[in-house]
Amino acid sequence: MPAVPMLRSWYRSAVVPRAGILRLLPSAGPALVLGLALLDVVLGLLPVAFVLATSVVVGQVPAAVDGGTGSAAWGDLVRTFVLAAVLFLARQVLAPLQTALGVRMQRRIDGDLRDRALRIALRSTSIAPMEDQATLDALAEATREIEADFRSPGAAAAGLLALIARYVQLAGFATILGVVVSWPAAAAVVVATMVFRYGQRGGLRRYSQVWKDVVGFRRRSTYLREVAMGPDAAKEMRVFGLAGWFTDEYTDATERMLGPVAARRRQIYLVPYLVYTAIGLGISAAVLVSIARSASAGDITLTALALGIQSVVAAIALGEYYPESDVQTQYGMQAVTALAEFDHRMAEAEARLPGAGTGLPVPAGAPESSLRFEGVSFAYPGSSRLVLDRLDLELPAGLSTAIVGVNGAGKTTLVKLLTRLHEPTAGRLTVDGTDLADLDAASWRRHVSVVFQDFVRYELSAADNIAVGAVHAPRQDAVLRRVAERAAVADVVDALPAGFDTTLSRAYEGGADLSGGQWQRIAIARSLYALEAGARVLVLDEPTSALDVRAEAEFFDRFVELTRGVTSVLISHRFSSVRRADRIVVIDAGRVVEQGTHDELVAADGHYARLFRLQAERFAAGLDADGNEVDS
Ligand SMILES: Nc1ncnc2c1ncn2[C@@H]1O[C@H](COP(=O)(O)OP(=O)(O)OP(=O)(O)O)[C@@H](O)[C@H]1O
Repeated sequence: MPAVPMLRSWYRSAVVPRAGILRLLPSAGPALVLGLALLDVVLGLLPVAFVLATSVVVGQVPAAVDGGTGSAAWGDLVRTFVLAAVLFLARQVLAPLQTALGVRMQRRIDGDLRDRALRIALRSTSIAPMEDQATLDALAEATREIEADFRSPGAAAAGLLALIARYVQLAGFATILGVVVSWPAAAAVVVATMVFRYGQRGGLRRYSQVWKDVVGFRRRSTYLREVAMGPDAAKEMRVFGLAGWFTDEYTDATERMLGPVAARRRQIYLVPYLVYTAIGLGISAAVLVSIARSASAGDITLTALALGIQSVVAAIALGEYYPESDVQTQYGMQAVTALAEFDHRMAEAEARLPGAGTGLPVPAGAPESSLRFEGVSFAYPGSSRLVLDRLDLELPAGLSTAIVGVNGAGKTTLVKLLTRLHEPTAGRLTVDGTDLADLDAASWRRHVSVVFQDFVRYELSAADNIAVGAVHAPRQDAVLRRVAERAAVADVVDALPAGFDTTLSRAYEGGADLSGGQWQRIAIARSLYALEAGARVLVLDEPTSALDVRAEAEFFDRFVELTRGVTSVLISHRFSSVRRADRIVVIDAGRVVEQGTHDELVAADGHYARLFRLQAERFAAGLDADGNEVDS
């Protein structure tokens, strides 16, 4: 590689990330940083002082032997020996302190970074950035290392400071060599040490890249292991007899990951290691030979000889791998770079969102007249296929509108736009005539209460699972009970070991799990709780898919009654379930194809009437809308 690009690449991969680590230091607090840096200076000086003291001991031995015990020379020897012992002990005592302060620094810095990663992840009003694989990869890489106790950015910061101790030592030994042997010899030893170091760190840097190249197999291997051993797939693993198949796939993915890593490891470490070792050993041997020559010619004292030999050996040893710093800094730097990349991608994705940055407050009573989709088109990020195609739709205020359509028609996508998790590619949504993009996203979301198809089953108490519908409102137990009763789940909750305080997960002591249908009722109670706290729009996206057709129809009937006066949207692909809604809208291939009341649509004898009849016939034949058998 030519010199300039090589320098640029080295600057990007070695200097910029180190600067990133250094910028983390202030979050550890100035006292800790200063204290640890000073301690590292002392820890660097102690081995140098020890070598000095032991060399003086060697030089004092002949005179002490001549003088015998009790002589002044003997006294000098003992004093220097004691000093050397004290220096040795001081290092033994201070090294654990360095580790302890490093751990404290790591905790503070990593805590700060965890908060930062969370803030960045939750910053966007849209979920679009979180659906981009490269953004998710950057987040995964950053958080993996931040959570890794041993090679996190915090550990890297402590590791970078620990280099002070190493380089103070190197400077000390070089100075000794310069004074007692010669400055060219000192320079040669420093060069040999740095060549060793370059080989070490360069190898580690390249090796850490190898893991990036096999990230696909690593992800698959981790996924297969977690699915095979986790509780979510435990039933299917056994019923479908998947254990053998999963084991084979896991072994295959793991081998495809580790195979190239092992091969590249040999390539990266072996040849350069031999070359750098040969250079280092050649230089240090030359310096040692020159010291030995000077000694045999009588040009240097015994102390100087001992100093020279010890300094060369100790300095060259500093070219090796540093366990307190090297791996930590390498992976910590990667995490910091990945976090910066994640931040950058999120910022870019946000900048692409139309309407981001404006934030009119939502009027308390909105919508007074209607919510409208006006010529809305939408394609998911990274795709050019229009899921919604110039869709016009009016949701009248205070009425229930059912949206029906076959699988994949675009119903859930409508909800994502209504809740501003995505922004339209073209067209706009309006609330009483105001562009939704001009309204503050957070306050709009407090206005809308949604039960998603894939609502979250929080491993929290039953009460918390309902109250997450409106965490901004003060908790009212009476309201919790009321909404649970309306959602027909109060009896189920009362029968749990600790009633509303029971954790809804078997993973906790005293916890309990619910059936799919019971969970859906909890989610519906959650949305009713949000209505009680002031939400004006209610969206239920297939809230009853775990119920049978009859129970679903009953639910919708009751729900339409319970939410009279609320602007509500009920989504289903079961045409027979939503007949009581004030209005029914049929969408197909991203467009509204029919709308009206149930009676109007049946009379029109179009799409709705056809599918309604088809599903009714299936139901009569003992099949549900999806063709599954139902209890009659
Ligand atoms: N995150 C996504 N990225 C890319 N395409 C998506 C994404 N989510 C949905 N789609 C696509 O958009 C289309 C509409 O999906 P949507 O979930 O809105 O349908 P739906 O009417 O709610 O279907 P269902 O009744 O099965 O829930 C589908 O073709 C789907 O593959």
